[in-house]
Amino acid sequence: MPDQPTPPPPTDLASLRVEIDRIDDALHDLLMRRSDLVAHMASARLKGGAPTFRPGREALILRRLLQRNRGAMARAAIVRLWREIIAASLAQQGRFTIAVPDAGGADCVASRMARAHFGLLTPLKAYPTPFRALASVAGGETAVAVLPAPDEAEQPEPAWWMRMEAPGLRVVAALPFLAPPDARPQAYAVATLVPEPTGRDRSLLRIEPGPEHTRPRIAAILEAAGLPPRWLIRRESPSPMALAEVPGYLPDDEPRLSALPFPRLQILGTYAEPEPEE
Ligand SMILES: O=C(O)C(=O)C[C@]1(C(=O)O)C=C[C@@H](O)C=C1
Repeated sequence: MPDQPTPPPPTDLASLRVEIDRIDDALHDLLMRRSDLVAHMASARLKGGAPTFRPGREALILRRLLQRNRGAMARAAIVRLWREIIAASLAQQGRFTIAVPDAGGADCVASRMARAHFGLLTPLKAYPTPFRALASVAGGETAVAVLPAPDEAEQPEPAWWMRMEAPGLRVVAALPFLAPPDARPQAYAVATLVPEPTGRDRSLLRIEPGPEHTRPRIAAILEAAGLPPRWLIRRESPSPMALAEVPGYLPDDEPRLSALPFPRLQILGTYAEPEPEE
């Protein structure tokens, strides 16, 4: 549909406010219609038992809106508004609680990221460790765990990504969704669902390296397989393990992975690439 020419705004304050009230009513009408459709989706079981949370679909909605965004409203404000709209729609479809680790320090980032992504009203449940947060998702007590992004600093205890073993658990989103192009995610969302491709995705690979697989060697092997890592970390304790973020959507049976020479390799998850802030 061609863009309608926008009528010139009224010049006096009172008329401007009347116009804003009219627009708010129209927005509200549309929001009510949107939530009716979501209710229909839930009650008619149009999803056939599929999970309610569809992070790939959410990313596509936000990308489309950012793409068409004109005018003075900041991209961050658009994302903020729709994150709340989507959170309301998730809440409408059933219990939706987010597990976060509550040990202070870097874990606070996880709570902040969870709030920003899943909205102010979505219940967060704090667990003493990232492992307990993951266990709550695996056990169905919570829908998603939001965990701080891995770093290379050696801690005595293993990192959550080193012990993400429960079947079905996958990293399904990188947070925040709006970020500078070369920034590393600050947190990851983990759920028990198979992510859908969005056209621009990234994946997390967990690698158990052999003694000859130094960090540069792992990077070179991945690059030669067409999976150049955006970043790669390696930890030695309690046993050597590396984690790489690579471009693209990787299904469980990705053929490029079968030829790689590592003793063990696992796709921890695959998720939509974040969008630039500007
Ligand atoms: O499309 C769906 O499956 C929905 O449930 C709707 C909706 C939305 O509000 O747009 C809500 C939650 C999902 O994560 C994705 C999208």
